Amino acid sequence: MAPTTNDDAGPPPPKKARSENNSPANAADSSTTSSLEPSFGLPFITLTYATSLDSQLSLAPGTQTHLSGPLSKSLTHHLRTRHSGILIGVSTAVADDPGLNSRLAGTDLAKQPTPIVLDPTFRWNLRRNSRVLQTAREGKGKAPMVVVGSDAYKIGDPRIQWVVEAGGQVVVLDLDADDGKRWSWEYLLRSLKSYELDSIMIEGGGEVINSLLKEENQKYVGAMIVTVAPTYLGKGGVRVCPDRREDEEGKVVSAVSFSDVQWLPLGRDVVMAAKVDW
Ligand SMILES: NC(=O)c1ccc[n+]([C@@H]2O[C@H](COP(=O)([O-])OP(=O)(O)OC[C@H]3O[C@@H](n4cnc5c(N)ncnc54)[C@H](OP(=O)(O)O)[C@@H]3O)[C@@H](O)[C@H]2O)c1
Ligand SMILES: Nc1nc(=O)c(N)c(NC[C@H](O)[C@H](O)[C@H](O)COP(=O)(O)O)[nH]1
Repeated sequence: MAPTTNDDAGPPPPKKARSENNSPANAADSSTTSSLEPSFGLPFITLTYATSLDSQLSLAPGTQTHLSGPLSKSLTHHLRTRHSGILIGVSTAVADDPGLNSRLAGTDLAKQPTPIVLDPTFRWNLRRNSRVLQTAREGKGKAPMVVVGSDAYKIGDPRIQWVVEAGGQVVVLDLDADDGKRWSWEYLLRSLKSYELDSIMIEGGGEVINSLLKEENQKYVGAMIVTVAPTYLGKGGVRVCPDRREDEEGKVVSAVSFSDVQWLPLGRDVVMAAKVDW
């Protein structure tokens, strides 16, 4: 049976046993009202995505693949109400035209996350009726924050007007002096914290996830929540596969290790919640 599509996020996911404040279970546990605590003055980061058994996010770059079943999707939409921001890379925005809101029934606008799109060259083919703008205009979600490099911000660009009209903003951040193409996660997260985004759910895509799973960036990830769908997408998809890691003696070791690991079967899928042991 092919992966399902279902736009309504359905009923809230089942409640879980209470656990300590910033544990992964807390990220998914609706009974706690406390927000996910920023640390080191940076937003609390939940890295979350849906994967196939061959660790792929979609069948092909530039295309959207619905992997999550209804129950795990409702967990994702619940998680969206638990974070002040939701972040994706521009390739996901282009491929998926996402709404980036929680479509759990009865979700107040105050509980909606602010969509954040990393778009250093402002190449997002944003249109006035892109879903994220439409959703904001209908009051069903917050308007996006598009993060661009200083060279990409052109006065008179109609996309800036559409974002601002919908209540969003285009934020200019200087790109890393060295490669002029990427922001470091330290700089990005510190900048986003200055916009009072205390907890951010990072949903992907592949480049964003693989860069956060680099040895030097794992410290920024507070919790990981991964939905595993019972399917192999086959070669050629967008893969999550972090860089190889060696210990001090040069011996190859696991690229990413976890603690506080919990598995939750949800319909045909299983969801892993865990802390990264960096
Ligand atoms: N299954 C899931 O849960 C899931 C979740 C999300 C996405 N997806 C799928 O994943 C695919 C997209 O993944 P992808 O790897 O192609 O792209 P991506 O990670 O969504 O976006 C990558 C782009 O974002 C910008 N970017 C990322 N990190 C940056 C940084 N630190 N500083 C500056 N810019 C940064 C760069 O834009 P420039 O190229 O302009 O420099 C980069 O090329 C789509 O098929 C989507 O459907 C699946
Ligand atoms: N949990 C999850 N299961 C999936 O099967 C899938 N393809 C995504 N993908 C995440 C990505 O960030 C998408 O862009 C948004 O899921 C689309 O966002 P909307 O639902 O339109 O709000 N996420």
